[in-house]
Amino acid sequence: MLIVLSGPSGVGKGTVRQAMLKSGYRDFHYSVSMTTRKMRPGEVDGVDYYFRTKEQFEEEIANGGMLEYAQYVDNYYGTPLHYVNEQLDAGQDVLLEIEVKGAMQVRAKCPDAVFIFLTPPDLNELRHRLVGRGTDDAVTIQKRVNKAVDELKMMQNYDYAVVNDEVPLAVDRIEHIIQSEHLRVQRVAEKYANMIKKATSGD
Ligand SMILES: Nc1nc2c(ncn2[C@@H]2O[C@H](COP(=O)(O)OP(=O)(O)O)[C@@H](O)[C@H]2O)c(=O)[nH]1
Ligand SMILES: Nc1ncnc2c1ncn2[C@@H]1O[C@H](COP(=O)(O)OP(=O)(O)O)[C@@H](O)[C@H]1O
Repeated sequence: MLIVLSGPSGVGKGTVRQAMLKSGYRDFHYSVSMTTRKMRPGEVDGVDYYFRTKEQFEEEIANGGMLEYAQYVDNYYGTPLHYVNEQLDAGQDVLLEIEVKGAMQVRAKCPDAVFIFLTPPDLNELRHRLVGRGTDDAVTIQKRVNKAVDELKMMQNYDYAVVNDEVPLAVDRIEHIIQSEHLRVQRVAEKYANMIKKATSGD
């Protein structure tokens, strides 16, 4: 199953993902994105992102190597296609942590994916988290908060909205969503398997 997690910058997507891994819910593979933004202190190429130049990124697009991509506050961000295909073919769940325009591209290409939007309790708290994280200057923070206003309007295009008020609660909600989606997919698969069995047995 392909799981798409979106939400404004600073809402806590990365934090929630890390907490899911720590909670023992390891049953998904995180797709490392490619970006042209500058590496932050502590980030590692190939772990947090594949950090590339604009030219390299555009070459990747031209070669058809991206599942989706978008420009977000002056930089490109995108999902390399190869890893996602490889993991899905191997029967693994794949988690994409991407912004809304990219998510809608995935929606068009993979309508069976599960789309989850993580929201902050309110915009003041979002700003507070971005300031507290300490990775962006005041101008960038303002751009990201402005962007959040538009992103929140896109929430209605998602299958689920999850409030990240407290990390353990958000983790719990997301894990429940994934588990129920698995059951739903299993039930549909069983239904079709039975239909095929009946049709081929001549009943
Ligand atoms: N479309 C798209 N968006 C991405 C991708 N990777 C990250 N993003 C989004 O780009 C935005 C900015 O990411 P980043 O600069 O790392 O800031 P952060 O998410 O606040 O740490 C966030 O909304 C990310 O979810 C990707 O592969 N594709
Ligand atoms: N539920 C929460 N309550 C308070 N602070 C949070 C919560 N979730 C995340 N944070 C903090 O908010 C900041 C942004 O989180 P981060 O995971 O980097 O967001 P994103 O990946 O969505 O940009 C971090 O400093 C993180 O510790």
